Amino acid sequence: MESIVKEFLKIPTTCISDVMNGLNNMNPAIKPLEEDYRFAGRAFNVKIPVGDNLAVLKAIREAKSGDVLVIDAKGDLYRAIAGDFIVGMAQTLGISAIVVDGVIRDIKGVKKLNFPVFSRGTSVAASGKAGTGEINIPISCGGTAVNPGDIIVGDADGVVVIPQSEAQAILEKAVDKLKKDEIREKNVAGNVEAIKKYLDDMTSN
Ligand SMILES: O=C([O-])CC(=O)C(=O)O
Ligand SMILES: [Mg+2]
Repeated sequence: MESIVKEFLKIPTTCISDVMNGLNNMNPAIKPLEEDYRFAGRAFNVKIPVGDNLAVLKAIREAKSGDVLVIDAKGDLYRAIAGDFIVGMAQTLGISAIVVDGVIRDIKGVKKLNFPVFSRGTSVAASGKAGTGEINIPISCGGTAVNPGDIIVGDADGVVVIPQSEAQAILEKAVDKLKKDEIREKNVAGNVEAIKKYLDDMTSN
């Protein structure tokens, strides 16, 4: 795995979000299928018309190992864009996660794959395969712009998008924020006096 992606994998999404002032978070309705899923990788984008997932197959064919499939399914809650068959193929070809502004199906089978899938939920209905979508283009997913190659990080709290050109600067700020958060927590843990002092400092002006 590319080193900057590896570094982002160690940082909570909350921390990354904070240093971007919350501006590049996906809609919180896009959640992991299992709470302990966590991933980081480069975006390989897919844009599909509602109810048609052929472009997802095209993307799986073209994406590089380690890429994250980011799928703009326009928030559709009725037609699943993938099930255990499609997710299993993506996993076997080395894709590191699937993020969809839409829904998936075959959830028991998908859970068995133990592969990070983030979506708005599940549905019974399949998509058609007429095929008028696009791949590898800028998209909007969960209300956030995603360009091909942006770094995407997801965990129990949600999904954040790190613009490619700002990745190094954001990483440095996030590492620093994480350290400060850890020190802040350690300073007050189980310590009533330290908590009172913190609250006094914060609220007296
Ligand atoms: O085939 C599809 O379009 C969706 C599906 O059920 C699967 O991937 O298992
Ligand atoms: Mg299926």
